[in-house]
Amino acid sequence: MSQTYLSLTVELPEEASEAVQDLLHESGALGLEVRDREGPIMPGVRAPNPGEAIVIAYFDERDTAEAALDEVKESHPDAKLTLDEQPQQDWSNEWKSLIKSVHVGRLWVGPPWDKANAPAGTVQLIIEPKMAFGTGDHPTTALCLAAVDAYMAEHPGASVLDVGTGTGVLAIAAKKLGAGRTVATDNDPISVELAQENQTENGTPDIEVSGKELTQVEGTFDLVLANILANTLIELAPLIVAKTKDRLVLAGVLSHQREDVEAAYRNLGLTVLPGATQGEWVRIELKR
Ligand SMILES: C[S@@+](CC[C@H](N)C(=O)[O-])C[C@H]1O[C@@H](n2cnc3c(N)ncnc32)[C@H](O)[C@@H]1O
Repeated sequence: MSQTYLSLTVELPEEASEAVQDLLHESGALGLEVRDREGPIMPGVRAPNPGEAIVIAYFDERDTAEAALDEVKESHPDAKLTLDEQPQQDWSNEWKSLIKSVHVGRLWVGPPWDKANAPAGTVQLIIEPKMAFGTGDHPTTALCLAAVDAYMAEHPGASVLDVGTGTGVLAIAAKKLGAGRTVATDNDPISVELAQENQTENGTPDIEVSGKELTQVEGTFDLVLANILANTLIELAPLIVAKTKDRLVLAGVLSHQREDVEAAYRNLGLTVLPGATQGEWVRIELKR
């Protein structure tokens, strides 16, 4: 990839905009950005003057950009033209800086490229952000990770069911903290595939990861985790309660939804324990 790219900005009367766009396409522009009254202007960018349009053409070769500039100058002598050279952004890597690793209790969860920053002595999970939810940095995941850490500290060897496993992060965390039988399910096939990849990457191959419905999962579990949305938690309440032997941790619930979710599980005989909150998200903990 070239280290720089060129942008040719053309300011001109709106009625000449289309002809200039055609010309720039033909002269080798890799892409065009058009700012006129037809489309909304993105916040933070300069808008055209009334009756004018701004057409920005992008090039990766200076010669091509300069030839295009000459052509526009010749055919539209009144247009205002600016040629700039900009450093190329590596967008394929830029997003990586947005992914945050998290440190919750004994657990550290982060992407592969941040592994060197994992604090010594932590139980480390490497989760590469792909098409499944659960890299650790969402408040709902972090709330659940804290509950997994606390429960596993008191109940080594506990069996764990993770409903809506996404990347598998909660099941993998539980397993790494000493869980016994661990089952993870998700109704999204891509998540199931990625959770399976992640369990291998993290050295926890014996988690039973599948797309099974809860009615197909055998047995009951000391700890059941379900970080799904409130309406799904209410819908699945009878099935989730049937799988819970001791403790149930629910997340994906906003503060104003807490009462409805708690009521659905209380009505099925569970006792509500103190939960936790992070921003607008709550974690609900229940006991059989
Ligand atoms: C918010 S993500 C949680 C991922 C991960 N457990 C975490 O805590 O970060 C919710 C997951 O639940 C899955 N899901 C949604 N509805 C479901 C259902 N009815 N049964 C099973 N999984 C479901 C979604 O596909 C998604 O992967």
